[in-house]
Amino acid sequence: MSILIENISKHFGSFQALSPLSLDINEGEMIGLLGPSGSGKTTLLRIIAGLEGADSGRIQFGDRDVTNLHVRDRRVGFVFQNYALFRHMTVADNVAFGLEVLPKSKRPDAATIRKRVMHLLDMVQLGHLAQRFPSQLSGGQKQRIALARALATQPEVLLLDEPFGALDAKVRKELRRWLRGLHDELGFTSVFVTHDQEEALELSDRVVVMSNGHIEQIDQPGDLYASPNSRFVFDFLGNANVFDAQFNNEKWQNGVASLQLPDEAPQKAGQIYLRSHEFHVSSVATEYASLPLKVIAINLIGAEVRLELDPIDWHCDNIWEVDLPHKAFDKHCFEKGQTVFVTPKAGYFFANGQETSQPVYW
Ligand SMILES: Nc1ncnc2c1ncn2[C@@H]1O[C@H](COP(=O)(O)OP(=O)(O)OP(=O)(O)O)[C@@H](O)[C@H]1O
Repeated sequence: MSILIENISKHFGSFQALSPLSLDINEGEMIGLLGPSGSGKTTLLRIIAGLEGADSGRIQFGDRDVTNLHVRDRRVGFVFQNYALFRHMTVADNVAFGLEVLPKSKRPDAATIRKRVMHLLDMVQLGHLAQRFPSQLSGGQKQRIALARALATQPEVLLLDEPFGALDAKVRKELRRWLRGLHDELGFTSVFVTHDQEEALELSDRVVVMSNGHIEQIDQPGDLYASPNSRFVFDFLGNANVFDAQFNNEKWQNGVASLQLPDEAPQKAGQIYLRSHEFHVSSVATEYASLPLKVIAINLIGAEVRLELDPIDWHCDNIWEVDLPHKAFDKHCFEKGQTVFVTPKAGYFFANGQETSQPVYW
């Protein structure tokens, strides 16, 4: 089922939670709504669901205008972060709930309901827990039951609000993969809310990045990462180190730090956004870059080593973070307190006063 969102806006009192925004979701697509807290993700999801009314605009499911349709008539499935299972009901009864409360004319008979519930439980690989109560399940199991319950009425649209937010990292990852598999197998259209960029990039066909009640960018994960169209998106998607550059003597400079302009780079002042893994680090400056920094922390994070670096005699609002493979780190044996020089490999240049960027390579 495709979803068309046209000029939807929403105020809470005098506060504008959503500026008029539009979004066209294809049938069978999985869309991630990504943004910081308060950016309007949940409000948009609730408006799509019919749990919240919009001030203006129109929503269409396929060729059905659902703008003024009650939530129960929109035929959507929901999954919330906190499971929302009924504590006094068994797992099987929880999954059956949506079918049991259908009007008599639409309700399948008891045997069909039982069969469908068992099928759903098998699909979420929890058939053996049908007679348990929610309190006897782990967080991950509860969330799979919540998904089975949402799918019981065979919705064509599934809406998920931070579905894995309360789970630990490993279970989160497993459930993500499993949700994506289910989505592809059953072919419904999904919209999910997350503030976790890794989750959005891994799960979504397209990511909608939101800030302050409007859409910053809509793109496939790879394109979003490769071509962020604003400082906000760049920052939100990947630990940006920002070099605030004056253009002096054919170089980009800030205090004692300087960077050679790569070919075709604009000869202007601006900000260069650099991702944490796109650097060489050494104990001496190179012919392209002289960016002295002091190592203030060394953190092992899985496959990489993260250096936290403080600029020496040049200005930056934030500490820089540079990620190195263990091999590169071991070669140099950097130590806390040491001065190092970083040389960027690639970055994005935003000229002062401009919101569009240009990639630069050294
Ligand atoms: N019922 C409400 N009454 C008043 N203000 C509200 C209401 N619901 C949401 N808001 C405000 O609207 C803005 C957007 O909220 P929303 O929950 O959509 O953000 P979000 O991006 O989902 O944030 P989070 O990631 O923290 O859940 C916030 O500033 C919030 O305080």
